[in-house]
Amino acid sequence: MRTPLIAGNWKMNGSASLVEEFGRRFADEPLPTSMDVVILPPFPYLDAARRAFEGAPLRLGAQTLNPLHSGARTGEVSGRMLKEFGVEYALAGHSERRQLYREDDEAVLDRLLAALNVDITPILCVGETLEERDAGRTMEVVLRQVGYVMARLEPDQRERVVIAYEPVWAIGTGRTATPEQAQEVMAGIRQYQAGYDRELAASLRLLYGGSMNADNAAELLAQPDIDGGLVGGASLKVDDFLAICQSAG
Ligand SMILES: O=C(CO)COP(=O)(O)O
Repeated sequence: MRTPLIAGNWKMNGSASLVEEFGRRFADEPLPTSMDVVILPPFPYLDAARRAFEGAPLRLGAQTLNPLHSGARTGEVSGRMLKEFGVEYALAGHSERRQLYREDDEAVLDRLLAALNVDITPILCVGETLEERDAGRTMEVVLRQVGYVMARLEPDQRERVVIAYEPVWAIGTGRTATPEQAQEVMAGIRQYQAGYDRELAASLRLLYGGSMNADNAAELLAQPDIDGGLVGGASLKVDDFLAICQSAG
């Protein structure tokens, strides 16, 4: 019932030639018919990616956006601009943005609303640090991050949100959450959503992120509450990313 979604977050990596390579390879290789694949390249590659992905089953995403449509915000990019380049998805609240750029829950909400306002599907990223996990606070932290945003949305807005659970200790470390650890948190998020609306909870797309790769993706994606992945490092290698997408079918 929930369409699998695999998103490749290139972060501040990639190149114009990698964009071309993804377009070519994905145009040739068969993927499971019912799935969404999204690439989130750095902003300068969006236009090239839109053209390179024309014949491929690849959609475009943005890694962040500014809450305003336009104005005196040096260095920022708005949702309206992203929309012009065919962007369909945008991250809000990635842990790197929360930690390195001090985006708090309110800033995350503002960005997520900005995406919704221009009809871009927001991917709300949540996850605990190692200290928080070790202190037994995983669910408390994750549900605070989810709850802060979801409680402030209208029901029709909630339906359009995708949530990515990315334990901070698993990002870029090679230390993937076990399928059981990931499933436990995802089930908790879905249960929390069911408190608002059972139908919404059943249709909510939940992604796992954190050192997902071609070897561990199938087992993670086989968990009942994991509907896809938000992939960092392994999304920069076309063979690995293709293998992850193929294991989502
Ligand atoms: O942060 C991530 C995706 O947004 C995960 O990154 P890695 O897959 O490199 O751990």
